[in-house]
Amino acid sequence: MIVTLTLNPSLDRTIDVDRLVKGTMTRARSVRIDPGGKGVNVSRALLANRVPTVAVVTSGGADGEQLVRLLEGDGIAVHAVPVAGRTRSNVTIVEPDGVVTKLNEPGEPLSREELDAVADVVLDEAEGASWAVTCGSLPPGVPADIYARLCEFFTSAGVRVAVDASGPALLAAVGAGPHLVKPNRDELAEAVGRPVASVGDAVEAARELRERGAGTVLASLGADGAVLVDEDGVTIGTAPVSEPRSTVGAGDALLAGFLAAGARGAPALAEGLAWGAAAVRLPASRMPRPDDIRRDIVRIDARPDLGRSLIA
Ligand SMILES: Nc1ncnc2c1ncn2[C@@H]1O[C@H](COP(=O)(O)OP(=O)(O)OP(=O)(O)O)[C@@H](O)[C@H]1O
Ligand SMILES: O=P(O)(O)OC[C@@]1(O)O[C@H](CO)[C@@H](O)[C@@H]1O
Repeated sequence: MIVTLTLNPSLDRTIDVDRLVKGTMTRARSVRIDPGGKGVNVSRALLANRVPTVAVVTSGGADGEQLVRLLEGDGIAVHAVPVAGRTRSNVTIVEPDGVVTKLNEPGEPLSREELDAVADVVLDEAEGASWAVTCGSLPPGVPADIYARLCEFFTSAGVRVAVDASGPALLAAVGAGPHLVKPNRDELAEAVGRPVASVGDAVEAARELRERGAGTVLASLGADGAVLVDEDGVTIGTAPVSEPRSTVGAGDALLAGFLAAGARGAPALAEGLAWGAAAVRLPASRMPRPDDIRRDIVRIDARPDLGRSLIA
């Protein structure tokens, strides 16, 4: 069982337009609404591949109710903690050439009591779980060390912890010794305070996060694939997609596939890459099902070129 926590979930609205011109009125061609937030997507991907999971989310207002209805409609076991603030809506605008513009709301503050209630629920749900996955941005006012504190609780309960966060929340979590962190290229660069312009830069930055406390670093590099640095060493792979449709949620699919495959070494990296590439071939933040996943496109580089520049 893999438990996910999304403190700042969203209703993801994906709007297709012919062309987006800043400062003008644009008529949408179609709108699609998905339950969203990084932990929510990890649970959606796991369930789509028959891996048992529970999604713990906050839920506020009509949009929070809709989020829970959508998740339950998909058959996801969801434990929603009611909160006073409205659940946010994040908007993705997609143009026919595949260019994606994303606008994420900050979310509404959580009170101290609400945060304590969420912590109680997720610690309870995680009892006996193989992984607790804490993901995404924090609502305003939530202390940046929340993932670090949860990590200490989960670890002392014998539950492995994966963190997908950015900025101060990622830095604090790394110091708490999580089993796994999944930064993307920008998050990795921010965490180490220097640019990540090549595969070698990504490897060095991932090593640094391990030195600071993370057990395994799975660094996602968009179209350049991913770098895994764990106790066994460095593994690098790619899974090219010739016509990407939507990259939204690809990092969540990568993480879900990696965990589903045992979270260790080249086999898990290859599975994560296959799930990430499958997500990129699907519209909006649709998570891949078994039929969408092609393992034959994955390449694990036996002799990686560390000098390879990353796509700008
Ligand atoms: N254009 C692409 N072509 C092929 N694979 C891609 C592409 N973009 C993303 N991927 C796959 O998805 C994984 C995650 O992508 P990325 O590094 O952009 O994650 P992310 O920023 O965390 O994404 P998100 O926050 O939207 O879930 C990559 O490691 C790769 O496997
Ligand atoms: O604002 P955050 O929490 O950083 O990211 C939220 C989000 O962009 O992440 C998911 C894709 O990874 C989407 O479902 C959701 O809208």
